[in-house]
Amino acid sequence: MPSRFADRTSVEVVEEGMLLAPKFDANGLIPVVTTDAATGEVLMHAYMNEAALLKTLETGEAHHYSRSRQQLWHKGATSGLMQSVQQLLIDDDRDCLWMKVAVAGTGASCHVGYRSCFYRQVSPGEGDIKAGRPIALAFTETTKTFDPIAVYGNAPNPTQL
Ligand SMILES: N=c1c2ncn([C@@H]3O[C@H](COP(=O)(O)OP(=O)(O)OP(=O)(O)O)[C@@H](O)[C@H]3O)c2ncn1[C@@H]1O[C@H](COP(=O)(O)O)[C@@H](O)[C@H]1O
Ligand SMILES: [Mg+2]
Ligand SMILES: [Zn+2]
Repeated sequence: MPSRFADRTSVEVVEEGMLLAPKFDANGLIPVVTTDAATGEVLMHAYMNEAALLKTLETGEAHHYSRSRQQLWHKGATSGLMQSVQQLLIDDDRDCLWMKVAVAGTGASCHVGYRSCFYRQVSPGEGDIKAGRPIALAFTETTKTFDPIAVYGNAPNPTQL
């Protein structure tokens, strides 16, 4: 099927052109960084394929392609935590999207229950790096905004090990 998007015919067209010409990777995916449109907080990182990008543009709600579930994923379809797209940006070489959203309900985005998927910071103890010791994490969000078992049930957590 021919792509819905413009061709990438020259560096100038890619960097300065006025038509959407995303660069999907070998698996047909483009990475998407999602931030809260109101606060600027980074909420999550996932991928879209062409169908997910078109569905997002069509509906104004965030859709991704889930690699673990291998299917189109309407964020919030199960949890009610839909993301309403306020602005969608593409980077210079057009291989990454930045989606600014308003999140429904509690305003959370993370299926673990936190507001942002980035709820831990890297916090090595003194001397740990040089000594080759394990590198610690520290929580930046102290409480969950919802109970994932209550929301998603006891289905296996899709986090890939
Ligand atoms: N809801 C989420 C969800 N929200 C945010 N994220 C983050 O989105 C990223 C993409 O998740 P995927 O499982 O699609 O990841 P992937 O592309 O398969 O790649 P891997 O991370 O598995 O390598 C991960 O970094 C997650 O931390 C989520 N990942 C998975 N879900 C699951 O999506 C389903 C539907 O949830 P709702 O959309 O909230 O209704 C439920 O089963 C949830 O557990
Ligand atoms: Mg992941
Ligand atoms: Zn998460």
